[in-house]
Amino acid sequence: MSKTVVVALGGNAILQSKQEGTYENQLYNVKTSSKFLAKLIKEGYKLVITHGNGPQVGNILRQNEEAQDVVPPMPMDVLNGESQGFIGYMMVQSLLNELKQLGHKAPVVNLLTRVEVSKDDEDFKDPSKPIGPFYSEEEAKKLAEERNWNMKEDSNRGWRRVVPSPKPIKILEAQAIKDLAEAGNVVVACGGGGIPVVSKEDGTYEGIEAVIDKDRSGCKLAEEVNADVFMILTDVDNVFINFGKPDQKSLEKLTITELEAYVNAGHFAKGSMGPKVESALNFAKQAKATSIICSLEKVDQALLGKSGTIISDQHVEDKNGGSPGLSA
Ligand SMILES: Nc1ncnc2c1ncn2[C@@H]1O[C@H](COP(=O)(O)OP(=O)(O)O)[C@@H](O)[C@H]1O
Ligand SMILES: NC(=O)OP(=O)(O)O
Repeated sequence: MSKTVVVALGGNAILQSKQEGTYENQLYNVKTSSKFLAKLIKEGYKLVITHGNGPQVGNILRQNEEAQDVVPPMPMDVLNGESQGFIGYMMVQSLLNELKQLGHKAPVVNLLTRVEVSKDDEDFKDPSKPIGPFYSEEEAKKLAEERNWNMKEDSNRGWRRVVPSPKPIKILEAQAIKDLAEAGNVVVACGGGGIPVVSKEDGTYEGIEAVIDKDRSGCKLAEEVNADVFMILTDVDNVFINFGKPDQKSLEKLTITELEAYVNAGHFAKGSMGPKVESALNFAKQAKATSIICSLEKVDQALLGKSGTIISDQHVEDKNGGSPGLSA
């Protein structure tokens, strides 16, 4: 039976901080990502893909704010939906084109996905999700004062606007995603962590202004589709301890217990590596399977156990036979 892999692709991989956020630049990056992912599909992996939207949803929010005198601005839940549409469109088209180049046929679909969160989530009081571009400290302080934005430093890369990022509780379109994947579709879902919605007393739902972390939703997605591997693809080859310090050290293969000890020692930043490590740990624990955090370029090497940070519980005989290396 072919292996199911859930892949979470970073929003920063689609819109890189050193580039201008033009359509052409983003499409080029999506095409590059698609080359790596299409190769996995051709090798026989069943892929369910989610993607980030931090840089993009920040830009859409800014567009709405700048144009508010001429076009009524939309709330952030709607903007998340917009980003799922535009990034999903680029991904579906690029993946299908890439598969065609490889002479391989597979249907690829993008599903607009809502994710339930709690209106009482702590992050509404102390927002942690960086969105939009990076600014210098000086610019950030000016923007905070002039526009009343909440600004925070992001992993020594500069300052960014932050918005609430409540934890995902439930993927409302989970059944449709499972059905589509089981029917042989490559599914793109939960983009940007999903459109945040809260349930009301009468059992209906309404949107709420926030941006969910896509690694946390990706973990839920991996559990829902019974994935064999949950892969978080970002722009670093490995997770590091003492990140950014002279004694930083990359983590390669480790157990849940070993990684938990590093979490408790405070090695991973909120808003960047923190949610990735938390999500990778949660999946490895819940599913007794393998989680991998690695760079997009090394995705195939990581599946062979030769790159990335690979988390599994060696003390439990998991469904991969305890081995992180997974052939299709
Ligand atoms: N402990 C760490 N190990 C590795 N990278 C880290 C660590 N802490 C923070 N980072 C930063 O996290 C970044 C990845 O997070 P982020 O940009 O949010 O990812 P993405 O957009 O790919 O989901 C890396 O580029 C790196 O700068
Ligand atoms: N929504 C989200 O987690 O986006 P990034 O991956 O771009 O941070």
